[in-house]
Amino acid sequence: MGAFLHLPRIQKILINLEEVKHKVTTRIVVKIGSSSLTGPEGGLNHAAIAFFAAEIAGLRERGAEVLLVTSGAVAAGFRSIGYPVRPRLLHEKQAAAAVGQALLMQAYQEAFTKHGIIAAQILLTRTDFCSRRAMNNAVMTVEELLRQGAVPVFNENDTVSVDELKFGDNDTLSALVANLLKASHLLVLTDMDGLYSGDPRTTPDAVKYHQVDEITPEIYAIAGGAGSSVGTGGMRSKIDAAKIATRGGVPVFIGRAADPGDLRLAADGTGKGTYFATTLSSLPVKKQWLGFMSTPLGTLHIDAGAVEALLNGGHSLLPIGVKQTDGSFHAGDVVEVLGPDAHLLGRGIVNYDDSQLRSIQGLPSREIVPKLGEVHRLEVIHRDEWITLR
Ligand SMILES: Nc1ncnc2c1ncn2[C@@H]1O[C@H](COP(=O)(O)OP(=O)(O)O)[C@@H](O)[C@H]1O
Ligand SMILES: N[C@@H](CCC(=O)OP(=O)(O)O)C(=O)O
Repeated sequence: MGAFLHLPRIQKILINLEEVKHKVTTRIVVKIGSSSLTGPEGGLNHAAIAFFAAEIAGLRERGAEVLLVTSGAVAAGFRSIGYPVRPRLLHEKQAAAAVGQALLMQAYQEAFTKHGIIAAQILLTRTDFCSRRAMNNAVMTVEELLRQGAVPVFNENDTVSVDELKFGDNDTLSALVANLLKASHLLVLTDMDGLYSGDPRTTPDAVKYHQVDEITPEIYAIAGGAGSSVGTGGMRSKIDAAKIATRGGVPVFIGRAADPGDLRLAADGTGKGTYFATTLSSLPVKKQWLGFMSTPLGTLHIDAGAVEALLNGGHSLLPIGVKQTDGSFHAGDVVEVLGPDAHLLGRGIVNYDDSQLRSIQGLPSREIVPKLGEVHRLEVIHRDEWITLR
């Protein structure tokens, strides 16, 4: 009887422990698109920035660490520098971003200061992610900023990014940040309250998806481009981001936060948007790099037996399973691997030069050494240097 009397207290302690656990483990990456921060005529919507700063402050009050990935530099700057509409040429966008990024950061600083929060600017390019050293440095800096209680505010370094290597939209950037920093959620905020069966701007009877368990080609087929004159990637690039993040073990929300408390609801699983689930645990940085940041230099086409061994058997790829080798690469480079239906299966680090591989593809392992002489490794791709992306 006496033990039962203490139950509520025990429950309370357990609940408090849960709260502590929540506090320690919640790290949320919030991505805000240009469409949520500016209007078609450009310039910043200061009321929107004040709103998002208050929402983020609300998440932090509940113990979450928040990292912000924000677009809006080009949209914020193009009018001030004299362009009547959002520019399309790269050097014009870069000039607009040089003006707009400063305005954007100033607006965030002012808005966060009202909540006693320090905002810290981090500008990244895609090439920063190609170098493991630069990437590790950025991660260490961000961890330190979070330890000091700041909100890291990321954007692409538009003024120095070169066209072929640009993220363009910030959706991919937000997924890479979420994976690298091992976030517990990625919340992608936009002007639409989720993924619909067609772009609601052009398909009025489109229906909304509340939950997506697997990103299939059908999901890609319904996701269209940008809807507004300021947005860049549209829903398609948000699905790309969801694919990268969920593959890295980070669940994703894509939707809208327009009323006070919406961001909390989004983080809690009841937001105005679509949830992309994941059952995977976070990926080691090496595999993140291999899957999402490296540049493949060749393509291998493999047969059905090799697909089974690689994807379901947990085995390495052997020469006997390779049917065709495309591209020009050396041992140690990254290659993409396609199945018999020409669909991408994943990426790996290849152990042969392309010419060597062409001469041994399709051969059983016992014939490799007689053919090539001594080899460093028999496998074409070792399973530890492979990531499935299907
Ligand atoms: N299937 C779809 N469901 C919802 N929105 C879609 C879909 N296909 C395309 N879109 C468009 O994607 C737009 C959001 O992307 P974007 O304009 O790049 O915004 P942001 O600037 O917030 O990144 C929406 O305004 C909508 O018009
Ligand atoms: N880095 C760019 C992002 C461009 C952009 O429009 O992105 P998004 O609104 O996320 O589709 C900027 O700050 O203007």
